[in-house]
Amino acid sequence: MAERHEVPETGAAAPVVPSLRWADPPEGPAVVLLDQTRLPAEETELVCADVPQLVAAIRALAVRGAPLLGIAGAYGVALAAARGDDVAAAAEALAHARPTAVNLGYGVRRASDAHRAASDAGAGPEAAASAALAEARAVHAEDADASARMARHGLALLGELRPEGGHRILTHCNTGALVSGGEGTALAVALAAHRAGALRRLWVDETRPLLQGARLTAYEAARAGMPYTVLADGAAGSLFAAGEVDAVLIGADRIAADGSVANKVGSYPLAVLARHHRVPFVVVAPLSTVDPATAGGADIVVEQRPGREVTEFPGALPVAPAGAPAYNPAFDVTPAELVTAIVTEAGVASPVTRDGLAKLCSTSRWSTSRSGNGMMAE
Ligand SMILES: CSC[C@H]1O[C@H](OP(=O)(O)O)[C@H](O)[C@@H]1O
Repeated sequence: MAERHEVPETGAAAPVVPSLRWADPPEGPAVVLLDQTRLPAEETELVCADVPQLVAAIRALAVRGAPLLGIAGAYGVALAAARGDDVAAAAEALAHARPTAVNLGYGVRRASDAHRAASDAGAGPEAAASAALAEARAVHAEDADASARMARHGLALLGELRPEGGHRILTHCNTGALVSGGEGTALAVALAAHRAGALRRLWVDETRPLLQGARLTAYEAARAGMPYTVLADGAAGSLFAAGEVDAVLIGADRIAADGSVANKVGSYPLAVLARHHRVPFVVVAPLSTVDPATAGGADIVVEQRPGREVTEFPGALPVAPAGAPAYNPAFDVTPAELVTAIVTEAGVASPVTRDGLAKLCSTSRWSTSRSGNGMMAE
């Protein structure tokens, strides 16, 4: 396993270190991650000096979140090329490290295509490796730009709701700077509302079983000075019933052509609650999360994770009898008819229709994919 570097706490508003960075020689080549399994207690870097170490980090959610998985996948291909490893084998291992977030395949494909194009054009191994790294950096930069655009589009959408005293936003899982080249997706919109003085409360679902909300969204909200409150996932219903939620903002891992949205497990129940209580349910995701080659929600592969994530807390007493069978889907799928709007860097689709999504995707220089693993160059 890669060595860990302790990073001193500075108390800064943002994480001390970026969620992911490329390390050049003499330190590298390596993909260096802010290990999200250690947050919020420790801000430690995880140095992935080869692709097997990066694949293990992806599977363990040391690096996570759809947009960041795309960035990690791209840098992983660049790492294999820089090491002189088998790039095709590395790309295959990376693309299949987690099945639901389409961004992972998208990022791997971007860097792989750049490497192949350079090689086909007669470039030697070093030049082809440089081409893959340049494409990974482009994927990284494009995600940062997409994050800023989504924040603007999302804030404008919230502005149309105009609740007295500011927005009370409920969010699920973690969708901030920790999962992005920029400030995130849904949480970037909430942060923009906060900066505009229009955020009254951020309700943070703890998000069992891995607690991305309580551990990571609370960590980011606290550092940004946002008015936030953590809650048990099961408490969300009573907030809706009390009229304490003005909008739900969540991210996505894969959006099918029909507008079905795969996102962290627990998202679908929030969509049902939102519909029952007539609260807008808004998905915020970059176009790299839209997969026109996946026809509908039933076609989305939902990652099933080990049951021990439900029955055990690392370092604590088990929360269930030894050997208790557990059901642990990492995601669920919300049908388009329960989604009020999808906010992307290219604009907002509302209502969510196949044609509306296709129109947003047509604004991207990446057209539909060939095999459901993300959007492709034309
Ligand atoms: C904007 S991140 C998208 C998405 O990724 C998270 O899943 P995980 O923590 O398992 O990587 C969650 O579903 C977020 O909404």
